[in-house]
Amino acid sequence: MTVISVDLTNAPYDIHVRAGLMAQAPEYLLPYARDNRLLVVTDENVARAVWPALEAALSAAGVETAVYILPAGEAGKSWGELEKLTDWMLAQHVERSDHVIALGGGVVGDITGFATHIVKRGCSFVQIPTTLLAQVDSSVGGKTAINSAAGKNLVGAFHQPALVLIDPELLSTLPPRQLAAGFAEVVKYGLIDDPDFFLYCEDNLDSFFAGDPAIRAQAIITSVQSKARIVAADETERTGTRALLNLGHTFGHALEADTGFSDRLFHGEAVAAGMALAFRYSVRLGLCADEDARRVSQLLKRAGLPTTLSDAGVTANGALLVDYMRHDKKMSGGTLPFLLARGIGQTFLSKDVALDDVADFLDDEAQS
Ligand SMILES: NC(=O)c1ccc[n+]([C@@H]2O[C@H](COP(=O)([O-])OP(=O)(O)OC[C@H]3O[C@@H](n4cnc5c(N)ncnc54)[C@H](O)[C@@H]3O)[C@@H](O)[C@H]2O)c1
Ligand SMILES: O=C(O)C(=O)C[C@@H](O)[C@H](O)[C@H](O)COP(=O)(O)O
Ligand SMILES: [Zn+2]
Repeated sequence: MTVISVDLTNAPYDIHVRAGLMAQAPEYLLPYARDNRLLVVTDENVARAVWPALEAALSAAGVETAVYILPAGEAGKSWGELEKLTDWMLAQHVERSDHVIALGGGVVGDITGFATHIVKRGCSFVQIPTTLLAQVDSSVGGKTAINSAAGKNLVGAFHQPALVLIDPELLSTLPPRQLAAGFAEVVKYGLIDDPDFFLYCEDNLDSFFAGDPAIRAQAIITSVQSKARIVAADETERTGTRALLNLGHTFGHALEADTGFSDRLFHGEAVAAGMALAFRYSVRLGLCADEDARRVSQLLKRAGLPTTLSDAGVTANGALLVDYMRHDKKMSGGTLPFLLARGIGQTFLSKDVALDDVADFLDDEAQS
């Protein structure tokens, strides 16, 4: 068992990682059951693939459950779904001291976290992430949100979970395209500040996708350690440290908007293309060696991920993509701080990027 702590002053919490951990889930969850009863939020695929075994284990341990099932996919992170979920929680007479279990990918975690933040002015939640993306990224750090008509994650709150339980074996039922999408956020940690981990990803990509348990566990643990360290340094993204986790996301969120927040382009796929674009843009600005940008694209391509606008199925011109970016939460005083790189493992936040220049770059990308 690996236990990683998120060292926050107000509400520190632990992340437990172990293959097969779900067998022990009742032990971990029992303390959160009020009158031996738990509220669980999941989605329709996880309800089929993961929930039956957990429900049986909880029931054997004498824990009764009430389950709310969201539609699968990004559409689950909407105002309409938030209203239905909060109504359900209220109908279940959730109390402020209760802990709702978020069992699923980033969509389930993000909306459940936000719902628990606002219902009765705040109750708690436990994350049991079931996708690679959620295990290495979204279940940790307390960014919770829904999408709005104007864009990605625009209505939300920082609300930390009380506990995170990660069982890499849950990934056995995850569709391969979703596994690859999650791998983009794994690679991100190498690109931010850990060149050795990037090398690890290059060297072990084939074993990772073949399902090697040791390689998968190591990749998840290293990712979670990075995320926990960065979140603890800047919980609410005030100093610029946490913004590093947004590498590839300013481009990525614009690509997601252009593809309608749909199955046409998953979040992790948009982040992959976004990171490749951020590296090529850094090369264009003379900040980064071309060889590094090539290595980034090569690794992402090996994982089956998109690295260009055309791979991502994006047809919008640069001006429209930049318009989407104007909704970015990093926008400050009319300018958009941008995540750029001086090389692999050398990401930094630049305040010198002109959005008109980004639009020209994207138009050139569309031609190449
Ligand atoms: N809060 C954060 O810090 C943070 C970080 C990264 C991403 N996100 C958000 O997370 C979301 C993406 O998360 P995601 O990639 O997990 O997508 P997701 O939650 O949509 O899950 C992907 C798909 O896999 C299915 N699934 C989940 N677990 C499964 C399993 N074990 N077996 C079979 N199918 C399974 C789901 O039903 C869904 O169809 C985006 O909305 C993104 O904005 C948030
Ligand atoms: O935890 C963070 O901080 C991140 O930026 C992680 C990202 O992978 C994640 O997609 C996040 O939800 C994006 O945040 P946003 O503030 O750009 O909506
Ligand atoms: Zn992300």
